[in-house]
Amino acid sequence: MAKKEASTENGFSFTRSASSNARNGLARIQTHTNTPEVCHDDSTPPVRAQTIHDLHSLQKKKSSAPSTPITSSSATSPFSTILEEERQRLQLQSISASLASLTRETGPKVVRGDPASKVVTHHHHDHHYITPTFDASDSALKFTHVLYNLSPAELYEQAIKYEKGSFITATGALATLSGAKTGRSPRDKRVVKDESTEHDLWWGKGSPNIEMDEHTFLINRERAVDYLNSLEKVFVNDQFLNWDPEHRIKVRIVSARAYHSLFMHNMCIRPTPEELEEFGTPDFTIYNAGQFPCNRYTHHMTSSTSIDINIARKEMVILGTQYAGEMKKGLFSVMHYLMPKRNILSLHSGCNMGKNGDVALFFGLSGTGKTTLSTDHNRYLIGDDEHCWSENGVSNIEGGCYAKCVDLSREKEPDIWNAIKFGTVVENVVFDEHTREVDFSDKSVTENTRAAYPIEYIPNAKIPCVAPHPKNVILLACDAFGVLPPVSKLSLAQTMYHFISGYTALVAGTEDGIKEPQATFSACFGAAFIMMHPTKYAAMLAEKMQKHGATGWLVNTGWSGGRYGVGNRIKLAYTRKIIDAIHSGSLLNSEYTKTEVFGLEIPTAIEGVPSEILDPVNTWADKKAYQDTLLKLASLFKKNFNGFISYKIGTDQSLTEEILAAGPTL
Ligand SMILES: Nc1ncnc2c1ncn2[C@@H]1O[C@H](COP(=O)(O)OP(=O)(O)O)[C@@H](O)[C@H]1O
Ligand SMILES: C=C(OP(=O)(O)O)C(=O)O
Ligand SMILES: [Ca+2]
Ligand SMILES: [Mn+2]
Repeated sequence: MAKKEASTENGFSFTRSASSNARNGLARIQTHTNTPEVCHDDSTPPVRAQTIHDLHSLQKKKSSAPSTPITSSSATSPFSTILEEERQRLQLQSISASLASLTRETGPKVVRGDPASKVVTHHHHDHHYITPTFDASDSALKFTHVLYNLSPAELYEQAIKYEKGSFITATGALATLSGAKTGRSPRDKRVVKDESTEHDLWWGKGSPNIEMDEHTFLINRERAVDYLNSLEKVFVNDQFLNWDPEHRIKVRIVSARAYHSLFMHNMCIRPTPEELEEFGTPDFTIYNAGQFPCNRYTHHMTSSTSIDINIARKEMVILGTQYAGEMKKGLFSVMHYLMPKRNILSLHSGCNMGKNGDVALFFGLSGTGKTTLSTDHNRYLIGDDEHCWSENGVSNIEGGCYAKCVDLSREKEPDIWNAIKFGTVVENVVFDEHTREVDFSDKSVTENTRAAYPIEYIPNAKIPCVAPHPKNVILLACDAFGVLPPVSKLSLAQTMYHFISGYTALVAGTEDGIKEPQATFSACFGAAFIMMHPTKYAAMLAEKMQKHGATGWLVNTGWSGGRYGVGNRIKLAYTRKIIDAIHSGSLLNSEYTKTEVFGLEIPTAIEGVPSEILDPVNTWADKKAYQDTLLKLASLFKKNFNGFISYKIGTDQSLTEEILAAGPTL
């Protein structure tokens, strides 16, 4: 075979002969030989680097992005350089102030960038760090390196390099472990009781606010800050909460793990570079020292875990749990204080909007379907978990979603499935050690496996995440007793009754310690997060629903055909059809009958749903067992509501009486 020129377009010429063709071995590469003295590859211009170090420094382009080490500046004129330097100095000063120990004169020396990176210098002529005034302690001599608002890619690198249990999954998500705690610890959530919170907040039986005093808070704060400052580096996220620009809150999260930083990057609203430049002082700061326990000798500490909120100081301290959901839900608690103070209702609900602008809220406790049902391919997603309802309409508090992954299927929940890609944090999932394919059915680490992703990973998310006033208010309950109908239309009084009751049968996992399903009542579908008395939120909801003419619905996403262990969970496909009928308005005007005991209005037919399941009695083989279970659940409702009968809801006494009468009758 004659020599043949295979390709010249890139400067190479391949010469193939019979003895060296693709089959028998590698083609011999012949370079042009116009300069016979030196034999070099001149096919592309030579690299503009003299050394390997030069070469590596060429790889990264300087940018003005927040994560870039301080030595780079996008400024072009000397004047703007000074402004930029001044801004960066103020920013470091603010971070140093956040990290200040209260028993020392000043905050730690902080410097931006990874200590392992060459770009960071500690020379005195480098004015990009903050020097504290003299303090005779070793901790004052060291630098705290601040990794400030890193990008997901940078956080991946940090996690994989430094945090055991961090891996890239087959679809590009970051798999992490949250450590010993794989769910929230509501019994370890404490709130400082001072002159103002003593009157404002809900304390005592049923309240999620376990009291602590200011002094103990400061002890825990000091413990967290000293721990964080003892580290070589900390992560700092400056972000926002609430898409309503009028009521946006600036939050700072100081943490020790890239996992925590990426989680909050996804879950809070991400500032633009311009917004970050003007960030200034945060409205609220989290100190997450989750790897470090609290000291059991400290007053009030009943375990090695404590999540402490101090409203007056605008701070939260996390010790002894690395479960990232504590940060998200801790901030939600804070919003449950801040927003009602501004006459805005904070809601533990998902929210979506139809093409015609009809808005639905999805209330429900953990695992009842807020995330699953608000993520709907035919509707715009506003948010999956935390919202505000103000005079302006609804706004999402967060910038991301936190979906349960247990038994996640591509067919049933395609949007969530597809959101698990680069940038997403998947917690406590099990994957194939070689292919890194996640097995969502594997509960070896925990039932409560989770994915945290930015909201724009859902294709039909509406950005900005705000919507008009809701038309439908859907209360989700996962009824393990299997006696609540798949859907009921509620009167306003019934809506309030069920909102205050906040019933579900907790499915194992999200709250640490709960292993078996059990009936749970959680006021406002979020007693773990509300800060004031439930009647405060209930009155606001009633007022808003009345004013905007919203209809209430009770949807059971739990059992049918018998209680847990006997029947089965209602098919998600059926629940989706029910929700579709609510959204379209067709269910509002369909034919209804009234159930006994709970007095719920149930439809006789819904398109796409077998009619016989609409009344649960039909699905139970054992009718006596059905009746007994129904009465048992009703008595649990009554017993729970006894705690509220002496309260007035809003200013309207007749509404209070109607609400009391809207519960089950035995
Ligand atoms: N009929 C149903 N309706 C809603 N969710 C269902 C249903 N059947 C099973 N599920 C599952 O229940 C879980 C609901 O969890 P999720 O939507 O994350 O709840 P929340 O956001 O309220 O905590 C998901 O894992 C979902 O796949
Ligand atoms: C993060 C949580 O939210 P949810 O389970 O409601 O999605 C939680 O309850 O810990
Ligand atoms: Ca929840
Ligand atoms: Mn959810």
